Amino acid sequence: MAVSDVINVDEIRVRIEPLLIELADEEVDVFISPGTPAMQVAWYLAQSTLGLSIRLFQTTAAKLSADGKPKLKESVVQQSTVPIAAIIKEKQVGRPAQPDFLLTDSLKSIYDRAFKVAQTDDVRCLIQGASGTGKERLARSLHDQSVRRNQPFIAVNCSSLTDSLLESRLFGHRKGAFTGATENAVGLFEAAKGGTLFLDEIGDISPFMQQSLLRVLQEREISRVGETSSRKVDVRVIAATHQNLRQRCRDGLFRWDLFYRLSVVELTLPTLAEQGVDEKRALITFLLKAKAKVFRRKKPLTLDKTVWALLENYLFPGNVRELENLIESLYVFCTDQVSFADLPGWLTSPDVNDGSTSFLWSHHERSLIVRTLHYYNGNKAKAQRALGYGSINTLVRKMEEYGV
Ligand SMILES: Nc1ncnc2c1ncn2[C@@H]1O[C@H](COP(=O)(O)OP(=O)(O)OP(=O)(O)O)[C@@H](O)[C@H]1O
Repeated sequence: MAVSDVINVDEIRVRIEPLLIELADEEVDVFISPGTPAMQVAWYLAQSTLGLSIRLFQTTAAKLSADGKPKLKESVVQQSTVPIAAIIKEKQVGRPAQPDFLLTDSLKSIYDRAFKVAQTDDVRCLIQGASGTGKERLARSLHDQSVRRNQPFIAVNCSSLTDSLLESRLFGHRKGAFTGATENAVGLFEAAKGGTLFLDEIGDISPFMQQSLLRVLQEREISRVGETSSRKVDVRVIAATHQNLRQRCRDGLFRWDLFYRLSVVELTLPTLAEQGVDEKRALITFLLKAKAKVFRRKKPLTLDKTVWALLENYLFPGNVRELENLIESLYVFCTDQVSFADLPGWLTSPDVNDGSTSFLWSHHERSLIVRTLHYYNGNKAKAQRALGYGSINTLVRKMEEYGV
């Protein structure tokens, strides 16, 4: 294990933790006396945050022991053993406040696991979950809690691009590599240097792209399209999918070797329906408050009993995004109290909740996009924020998809 700076606690920790995670199922004894104080602090921090079965041992100098011989003693980790500066940093850095986000009970354990993964730099993680369950959100939180937090976080939706576009988008290209390549272009792997690249909808990439990606993950280097030489890249890759990727591997549609490269840890987000009524209620209350701020209202909107009942029973196939969009649209059209008559037809008409909702959801999403763009006079950046999409690209992609 090599570190470039022996007093950099963060760096030492990033090196230590993958080793410990690999040994997670075993009891590990660590002898911490040698090394710098920073090295010792890093072990303490790793021990206290990873929650693994690690015992730390130190030696007592011969001159300090009664019989004049050096002694080995177990070092019990208490916060008081760790220098206060390190603890303060740990707290600030470890869990940044996410004021517009509600950690429901079902999400807590997933975010806790993501936090542990974030403390390592080498462990790749695959996020699974239906559309709108918060995959990008989780990936961003993982990035924000990692040592890469001050470097870029770049998200790309792999399903929205053809092979050749995705290839040049990810790896860049050389001028003249293909018709239209009028300049050299840096790809996202290079743009995300030192940071995180979030590959959404990874399950949709073609066998050709699977092969290219596998090579990049193995070699940690890319070649721009049209170049023969390769360049080293230092990027953490987080992949996500709404599909059952194991099943796709079994069906021969996705390479097992790439699957294993991407999914050292799997994090699966629950649908809104799986989160249960109490959590759904908490989320609705939370979003009503959060959006009151966005729409500069003094008080959050209140919902009639009938509206509550309907929202609690509706399945929300578009998950949190659909709920969030619905609440946004209520703010656009209501001033204080929301009654049944204020709800959109797709929600109140009796045949909506019959399971064949994906068409209806897309229909609804399209109309929300149109209305939101209209509300913000065509300003895409504002509409994107109001609609809750992670990036303008998502809005543009959906506009194309729905022919807006
Ligand atoms: N627990 C939560 N509290 C508040 N907002 C949430 C929560 N979970 C998700 N959201 C919001 O829901 C929206 C959708 O989340 P996100 O884009 O991360 O989902 P996704 O699974 O990546 O969606 P897609 O599969 O469609 O790309 C975002 O605006 C996000 O902030």
